[in-house]
Amino acid sequence: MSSGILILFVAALATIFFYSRRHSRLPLPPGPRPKFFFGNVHQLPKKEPWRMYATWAESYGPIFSFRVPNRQLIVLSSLKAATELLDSRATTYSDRPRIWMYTELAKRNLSPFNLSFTHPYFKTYRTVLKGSLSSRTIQKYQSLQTEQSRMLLGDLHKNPEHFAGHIKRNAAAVVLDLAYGWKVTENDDYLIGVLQESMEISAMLFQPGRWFVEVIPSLRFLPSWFPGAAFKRIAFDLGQKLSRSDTIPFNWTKEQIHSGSYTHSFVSEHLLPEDGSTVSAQQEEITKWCSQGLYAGGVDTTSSSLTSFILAMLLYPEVQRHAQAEVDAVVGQDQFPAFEDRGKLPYIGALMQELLRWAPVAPQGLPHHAMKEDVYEGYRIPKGATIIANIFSISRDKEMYPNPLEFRPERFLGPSPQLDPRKFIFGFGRRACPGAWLHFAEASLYLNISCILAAFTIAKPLNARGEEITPPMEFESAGTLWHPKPFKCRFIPRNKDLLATLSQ
Ligand code: HEM
Repeated sequence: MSSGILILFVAALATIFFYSRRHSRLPLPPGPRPKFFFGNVHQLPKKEPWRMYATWAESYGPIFSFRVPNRQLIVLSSLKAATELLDSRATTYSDRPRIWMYTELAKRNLSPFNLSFTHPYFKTYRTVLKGSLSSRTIQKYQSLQTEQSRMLLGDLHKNPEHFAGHIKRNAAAVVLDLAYGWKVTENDDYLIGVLQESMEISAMLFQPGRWFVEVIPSLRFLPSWFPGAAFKRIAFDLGQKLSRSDTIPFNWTKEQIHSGSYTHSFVSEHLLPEDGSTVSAQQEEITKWCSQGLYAGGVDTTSSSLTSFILAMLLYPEVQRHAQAEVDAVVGQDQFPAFEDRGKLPYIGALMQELLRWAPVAPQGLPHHAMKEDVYEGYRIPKGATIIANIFSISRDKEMYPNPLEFRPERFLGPSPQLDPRKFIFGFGRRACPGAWLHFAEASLYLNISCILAAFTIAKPLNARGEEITPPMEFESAGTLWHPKPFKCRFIPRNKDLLATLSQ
């Protein structure tokens, strides 16, 4: 080796050493003082952790860190930090952290939410999911959405006190039809039952602090019969139950296809390609998991937003009047709004933006995972850290949204509208929600919101003396999602003739 090459080699080694030392000397982002071994577990609430993160952000700034056993967490509380890291450096931050109970022991590693960024299926999933929810494809599902929206209006009319259940059923029925061609005809639908059970099991497997294997991952190598390894048997059993949620609806659609009597759906489209080509076992597996992702991602999110809409209309009657006046002026009072009217209803558009901001469905999104060490604003972000974008804090940023707790669609109208919340509400980087933007979720929300406003005035409930009472603006968490606490309201028909058309 010539001396020149040797010098270059030594210089390169010295540079690598210098930078690695420099990086490791950099501090972690500031944060609450951790306790030995348990870190900050004692400070974390069981519910709505995003509120605690927002409080910590006030003390420690838009990027802070804390620790739980075996996990370093970094929380990004400003749009700038979230986009600069998760969007601009997406190749570093688009993996998901491993949840040992769920991902490995219950064998859910192929679920679209948890699939590793480095898995060979990853790109195909994104393409398949995005393609199935693009604005062009979504048009195919408009008649289905319209049919289900009419059914929802009828249910609200006949049985208004169960409005939250009707909304949930509407969201589930649309997604089951879209994904599998399955028609929901009864309230206690079989498939909805199977899939809801799987959502509850998943929440149990994800529950922070419940499973010791998350603290000491090497415990997963214990044989299942070993004393103290009951968690492995539990994970196995729950994994088996969970797999029912992928296989039962998927196999049902396959049987329908084989029998020759099927309706068009996401699954049928992928199992019967237009060019007549044969579908490989791998493509079939991808279709199965993606269809499960549609249900898991699409039901509780859209139903939570629509329930928040009802609450917002109760709390802000002047917004409701304004929106109804727009619908009446543009559509008239003798018909329901349709998809074609959407562009002519700017106030409804602004109301939807405000709804997504005011009641963010996934206030802390889903966690991302740092695939290598990184440096940001002078702080070290260690390889393996879990990164949380606190969408809740961003949606309440007073600089971007003055009086953030007020529901004011006007923010998004006029010559200088405030920032469109769709820039962050659907998450970041290569993990951003594939149902995002003006497509499926928004199309469903638009149709239901505008039709409910045309059909009813949503009014506050009455007390025993017949006086209106105002429900509090209270939300609760269900895993990573957020929805209003149960509340009462009245649906007062605005136009009996219009409602009569529902039963024709
Ligand atoms: C109001 C409606 C919705 C909101 C606010 C929402 C929000 C989100 C957020 C914040 C994420 C995590 C993004 C990240 O990790 O940075 C996500 C992921 C996801 N969403 Fe949605 N979502 C909505 C509706 C839907 C719908 C309708 C579907 C499908 C029918 C869907 C399917 C998914 C899937 C499959 C993922 C996982 C993507 C991945 O990990 O690669 N979502 N969503």
